[in-house]
Amino acid sequence: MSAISLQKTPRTKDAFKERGSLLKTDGYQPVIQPKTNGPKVKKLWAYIEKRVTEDVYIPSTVSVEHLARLLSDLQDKMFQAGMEAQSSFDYVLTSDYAVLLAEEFGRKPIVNDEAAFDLYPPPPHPNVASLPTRPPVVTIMGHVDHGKTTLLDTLRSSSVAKGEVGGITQHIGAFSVPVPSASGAAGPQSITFLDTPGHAAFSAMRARGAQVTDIIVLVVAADDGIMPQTREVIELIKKDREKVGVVVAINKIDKPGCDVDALQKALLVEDIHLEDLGGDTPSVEVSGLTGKGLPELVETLSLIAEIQDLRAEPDGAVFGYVLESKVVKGLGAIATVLVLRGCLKPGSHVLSGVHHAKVRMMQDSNGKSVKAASPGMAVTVSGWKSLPSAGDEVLQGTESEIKKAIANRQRKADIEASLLDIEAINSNRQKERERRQAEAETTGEELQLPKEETPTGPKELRLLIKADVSGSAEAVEGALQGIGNHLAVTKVISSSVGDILESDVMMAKAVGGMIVGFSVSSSRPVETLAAQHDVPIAMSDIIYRLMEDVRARVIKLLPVIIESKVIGEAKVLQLFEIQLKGKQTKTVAGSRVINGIMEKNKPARVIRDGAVIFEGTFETMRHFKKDVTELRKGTECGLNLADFDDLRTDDVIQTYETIEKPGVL
Ligand SMILES: Nc1nc2c(ncn2[C@@H]2O[C@H](COP(=O)(O)OP(=O)(O)OP(=O)(O)O)[C@@H](O)[C@H]2O)c(=O)[nH]1
Repeated sequence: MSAISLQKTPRTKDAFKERGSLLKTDGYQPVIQPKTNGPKVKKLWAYIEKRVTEDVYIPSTVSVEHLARLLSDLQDKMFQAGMEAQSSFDYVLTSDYAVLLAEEFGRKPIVNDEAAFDLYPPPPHPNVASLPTRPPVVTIMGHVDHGKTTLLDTLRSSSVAKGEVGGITQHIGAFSVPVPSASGAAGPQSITFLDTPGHAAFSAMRARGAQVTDIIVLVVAADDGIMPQTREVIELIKKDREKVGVVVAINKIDKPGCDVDALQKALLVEDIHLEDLGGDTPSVEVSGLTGKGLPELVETLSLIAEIQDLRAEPDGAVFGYVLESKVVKGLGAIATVLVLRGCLKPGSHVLSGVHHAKVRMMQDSNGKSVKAASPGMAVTVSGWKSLPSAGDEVLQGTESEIKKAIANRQRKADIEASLLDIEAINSNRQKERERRQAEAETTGEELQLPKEETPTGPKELRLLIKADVSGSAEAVEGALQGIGNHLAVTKVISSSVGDILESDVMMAKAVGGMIVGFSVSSSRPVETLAAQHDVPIAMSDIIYRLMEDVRARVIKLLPVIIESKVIGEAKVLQLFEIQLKGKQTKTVAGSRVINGIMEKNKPARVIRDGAVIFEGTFETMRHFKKDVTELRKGTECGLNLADFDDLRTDDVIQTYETIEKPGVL
């Protein structure tokens, strides 16, 4: 269990309030310390919790778009308040309105331009139609083994062959393919393909509201048809249909015996209406292996992009996203940045999350040095002071603006991190209570539990994710988040880059979670430590496997389903008395076994007029005068149940087995 304490203790709570910021100001650095749980610390927690939920810094004027980043579901509230006219994203509110709205959310607004300062994407261009077109950004998705990687590799190698200089291709999370000029003069000159790990990366970015992809290529292997992940992608597509173009690539058509017609019809059943069948979704028959159909695929993508009419500012402040990031020996932290607006050049100052860079060197996927990255281009950028995270926005500003924005973002992140610690502590307390309760049950002692701490909500499988690069950490997080239902779910506690270390095991133990490693390794001592502390570790290079493993563990958290299976039935024909040892008699039901086998040591129940009226165990089971333990169909017998004296003619006595089944997700 860990808690935050402060290096200098402020004298009063008001001293904190006056600072306007709780942590990391004027030397009040938060320090994670083991087992500090005294009354002072408890008070501090209560105070932090209150602030986390209440305070929100608001500038003196703010656009609806910016305020919505501080208050989620803002526009819904504005509608409810009759402010439809003011609810468009570019509408600028004065702080008076912003304060009222924040109060509607139960927050405590503090108007403070300095503390509220942040960088935001530039406002929409007033005349988008006048801007030049940009290359579309395309993501390839589909079921495992349907050929996504092969398709990307073939597209990539053909683009390298066509490039002027034969550089060494490098994995940067994206690459560009030129479009032959014959494909339509108005179309784009190149297409940017993302090759971050499949749809999980896409979902992860989407979950953060990052609209990166313009077109999705749904790859379906003609010899395998529609599979579970194909359906998942179709679900994603349906949600974003208005914003994202779609092409179906019917792959592996070089294989003998492929039934393309059957696949087209199967897609129709899934609500994907292909153009070939009179619908609106284009499809192309391809072979990633031989390259057949790839020029047609590129042409189709170029046509869709032309219809989408993708335009962006070719210069000015940069707006984009981090696709991947890692630390490289000699270069330090590098990140692949997909530029969507503006122009990125060496020397620019950029911000992503709480990380910033003065752009030093930029390279494309052919390893070629790039002097300017325009919209639709992805380049690796060196010069980062620390490692940014995949999926985070990249924004340009001056050095001092970025410094101010980082200080404010850092403060928000610190408060959120302390909230996470509070959750971990509460969860550990809960576990401790459960352990004490179990102990009390075995020793027979009565346990007094504090009432207010009864847990509610689903059980959680807490995950600490470690991955090779931040793009995959992001993808794994996206894939694992949300596995579960209202009874048991996953919860990602942390997600970071690097091999599994002893500190990860200790963190997982502290929060009662497991470690999920993607394309990383661990050492023998780390594994031993994990075994000693009962910390499960799942490692694989395939996201799908990790998903299966985590899913199986979530299922174990679900309450088991108890099913009963009737194994025998007997009908009561008449009642008679039998003599017991001594002078006692008892009533026994003369019955006939009408179904299955009656077993004496199995539970029994009595059914009268279609309803169960008693459940218990057999006391007597006789065949003629002999006590038996089993009776087969057709046998006449004498039956009687323990603690039940009311058997009547025409009652049905059943024996059954109970089967425990794992819960279902
Ligand atoms: N015959 C044939 N085989 C193909 C084709 N495309 C891919 N394959 C084979 O199918 C297998 C899976 O291909 P991948 O490209 O790894 O598939 P993937 O969808 O990227 O798989 P994951 O990364 O595991 O999701 C490999 O053995 C490929 O050689 C194709 O067009 N024709």
